[in-house]
Amino acid sequence: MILSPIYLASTSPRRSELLRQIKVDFQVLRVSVDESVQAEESAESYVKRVASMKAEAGWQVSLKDRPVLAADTSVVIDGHILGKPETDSEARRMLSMLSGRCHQVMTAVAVQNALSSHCLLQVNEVTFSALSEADIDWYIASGEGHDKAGGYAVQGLAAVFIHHINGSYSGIMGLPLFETVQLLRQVNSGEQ
Ligand SMILES: Cc1cn([C@H]2C[C@H](O)[C@@H](COP(=O)(O)OP(=O)(O)OP(=O)(O)O)O2)c(=O)[nH]c1=O
Repeated sequence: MILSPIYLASTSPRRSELLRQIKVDFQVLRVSVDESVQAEESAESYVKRVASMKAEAGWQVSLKDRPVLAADTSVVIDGHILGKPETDSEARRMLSMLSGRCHQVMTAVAVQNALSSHCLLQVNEVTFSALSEADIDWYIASGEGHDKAGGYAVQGLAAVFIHHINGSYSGIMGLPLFETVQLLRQVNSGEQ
């Protein structure tokens, strides 16, 4: 399967790694958008809005010669949207919330080109085992969770906490590959 070259408006090493996995030809663009949650905004609307803003910001700084792909991932539990923790104590609070429970990982993927903008939402359910204080201390000391939504990485040490996943591994890591390819094909076919 051959997909046309794209821009990736993301500095997430995970998103680059996932695109390389499926041999998409891409060039990274650096964008920065305001990721604050708006009042009364649902988690679904939030991730879709932020992913679309990243794709739009990427389009503005691109040469406008290929589609721009962007994504946003949040962990959602009891209606709370958990982004990337800024401190160890915030990461600790997040892990305590996730301990022994099922939460959602929502990833929105957006594509912007000259003709259109598309966005899709992919939702995963992740069940954590019960974490002891010692488990949390060990994980925080690893530093792995600091730049990850919800303060953990499925692809890293946190795998030992994950009892069950309903969804896709790549979606939890920040870019659901199956859905991303569907979206890119849709955009490619619209261009023909
Ligand atoms: C839940 C989870 C998230 N993550 C990562 C994916 C994303 O990089 C990050 C969520 O933050 P995002 O704000 O979605 O992305 P980002 O700031 O890292 O990168 P950019 O905005 O430039 O695209 O959390 C994992 O790597 N593993 C996981 O298990």
